[in-house]
Amino acid sequence: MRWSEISIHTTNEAIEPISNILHEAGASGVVIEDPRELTKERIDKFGEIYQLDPEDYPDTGVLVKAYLSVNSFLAETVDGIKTAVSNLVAFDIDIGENKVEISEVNEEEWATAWKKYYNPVKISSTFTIVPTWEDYEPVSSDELIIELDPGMAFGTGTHPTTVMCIQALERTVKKGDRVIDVGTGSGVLSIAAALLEASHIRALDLDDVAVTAARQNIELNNVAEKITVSQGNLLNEQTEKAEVIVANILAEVILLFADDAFKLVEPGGTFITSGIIQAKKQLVKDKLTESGFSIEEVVTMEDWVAIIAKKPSESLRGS
Ligand SMILES: C[S@@+](CC[C@H](N)C(=O)[O-])C[C@H]1O[C@@H](n2cnc3c(N)ncnc32)[C@H](O)[C@@H]1O
Repeated sequence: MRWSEISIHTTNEAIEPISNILHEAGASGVVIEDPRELTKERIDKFGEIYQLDPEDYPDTGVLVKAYLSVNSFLAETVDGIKTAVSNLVAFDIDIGENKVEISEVNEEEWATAWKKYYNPVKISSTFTIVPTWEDYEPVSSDELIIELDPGMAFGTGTHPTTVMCIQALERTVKKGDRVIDVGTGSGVLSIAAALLEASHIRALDLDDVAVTAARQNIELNNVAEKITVSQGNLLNEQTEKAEVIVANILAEVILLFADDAFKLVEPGGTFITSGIIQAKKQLVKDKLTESGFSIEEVVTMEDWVAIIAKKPSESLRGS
């Protein structure tokens, strides 16, 4: 089936009635592109990462977009939508510019675009992430496979911040290490650590949806005996030490528990952090240094940063 995208440049006030008109015209799915999304405070309680492209948003007003199947009635359907939207003025609704644009959408893009993130992805020299519903034959004998079904939890394992954390774990985790994964999400970093032969991993997340998803993915990858998943706020209430702590959380959240991470990481151990945008890099580096870590490596992928910090072997600040 071919699809057409109808995009209506309008006002906030008109979103609701225009969405109704589009639904009644048989649209499948309505998308609102509101430029206020770009400046909204995004540090929500779960610290999920959002990446929005300003190119997708108008300077003023909002875009209401919907998808209509291309059939012989499309022209009439579009005319009907245009008339119904213009008639909203009679109900005292400000419809703004009311600029209507139609463009053809390639079916791949519309119906299956999301799937491209769910193909097997080789994310490092060792690791390939494979969605649970894909059949995948390892290409080489030393390849490590993480099977993942993120469900509602962050993420598919292919976000730049996750990739940088996995690559850092690959360089850091030694056989027998203990690891703490703060903000485990889908459990992907804990699974990676288990496959790298860590002896025990403590996976923590504030969000119970993430805790459930992590448990399922950990079972699926047959590493449950090595990983304890629990609901928890950062490192509060944690007392067991680890050679490696990894946290892919927002910069502001890392600042909150850098001191706790320093206490729980063994001398000579490593704190891997990501979820940091370029603008917050220095802030996190300064905080890690103030907590007693030395910055070992700063890695960048797209607009994101990961910082790998070490606790000195002979820490003067005590352990
Ligand atoms: C960006 S996701 C990272 C998920 C996964 N570790 C990865 O690398 O793909 C951040 C995760 O941190 C969790 N989180 C946010 N604030 C937290 C807190 N205060 N304590 C524990 N987990 C938290 C969120 O629920 C979310 O699952």
